[in-house]
Amino acid sequence: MKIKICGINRPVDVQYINQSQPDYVGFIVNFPKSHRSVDYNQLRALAGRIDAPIKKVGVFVDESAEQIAQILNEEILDIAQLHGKQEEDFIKHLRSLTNKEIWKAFAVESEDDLLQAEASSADLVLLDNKGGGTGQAFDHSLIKKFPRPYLLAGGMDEETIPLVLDRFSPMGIDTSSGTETNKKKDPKKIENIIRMVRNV
Ligand SMILES: O=C(O)c1ccccc1N[C@@H]1O[C@H](COP(=O)(O)O)[C@@H](O)[C@H]1O
Repeated sequence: MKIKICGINRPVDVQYINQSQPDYVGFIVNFPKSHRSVDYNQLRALAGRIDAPIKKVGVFVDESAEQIAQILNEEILDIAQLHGKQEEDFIKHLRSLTNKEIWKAFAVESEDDLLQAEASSADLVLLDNKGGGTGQAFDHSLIKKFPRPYLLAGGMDEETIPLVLDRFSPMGIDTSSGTETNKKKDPKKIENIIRMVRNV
């Protein structure tokens, strides 16, 4: 079971991540509507200090494929997580520009959203609530049987993680709000959630 801690944006968060060693760390790149957004200079400075085994994921909402490919090909990030309205054509175009992994987040509001996720050409899909980074879960009863590996996101915290892992077998958990207190990363919550997921 993998764990991704998303939305770090301060040097002290890098310390928390290197101490706790999740599988993935996420950066909200160039999306100022989010309180977690980092610009490209901050991204380079923070990502450059993450320990090597931890995979660095850039979360992109409305960035161009060229800009995403450039930062991936500079080896600043290992993976692009597309978290906006990017369609299949966008994924294909981005794939023509980089060899790095491409993930796609799907806002799950209906069974049709799950069918789209199932058919996606992305290397990995995330099932999330609408919006992303809201701390709210979607209706998990929609999941039923989902026939490919996925990360479960949206409102994953110390209370909800044991409940969902009792019902579902995602490849991993992706969490942002659940690791924060007053909108700042909280090292105790990060440690607890990583321990919880690894004990499954
Ligand atoms: O975190 C954000 O601010 C964000 C903004 C825009 C798109 C995606 C964003 N975050 C992603 O959403 C998941 C779930 O977040 P949460 O745990 O419900 O707060 C997060 O892990 C990011 O991948």
